[in-house]
Amino acid sequence: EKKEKHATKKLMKELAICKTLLGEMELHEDSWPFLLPVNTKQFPTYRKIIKNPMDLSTIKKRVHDLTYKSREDFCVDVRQIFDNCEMFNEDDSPVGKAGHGMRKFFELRWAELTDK
Ligand SMILES: Cc1ncccc1N[C@@H](C)c1ccc2c(c1)OCCO2
Repeated sequence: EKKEKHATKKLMKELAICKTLLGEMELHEDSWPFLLPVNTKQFPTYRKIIKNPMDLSTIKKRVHDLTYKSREDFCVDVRQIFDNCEMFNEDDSPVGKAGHGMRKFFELRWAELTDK
């Protein structure tokens, strides 16, 4: 059991990091394209091009539902948002630029929050 308690405590600490980072990303001025799932009626080709849609509201639900078993699982979904963005949007488009800005912000904070 002792090992189990450690694992749970570690996960709780990691989820706190995820919640902090999620909150900061939601407040970031470049987050507007990523707050909700892309509306596939508005962008009919999206589902054809993007195999794993992801957005901040979906991640928020997964954090709260304890879907993530580590901060790495969280990081995979966050990076999926930005990879999808690069796939679908031109780099010099408003959404493309927002995606690059958000990825930069996330990766810097992620590194800062990683135990040195
Ligand atoms: C991240 C992303 N990738 C591809 C397409 C859309 C989006 N985001 C949506 C919210 C979005 C982004 C920009 C918009 C918009 C909706 O609707 C109106 C015009 O501008």
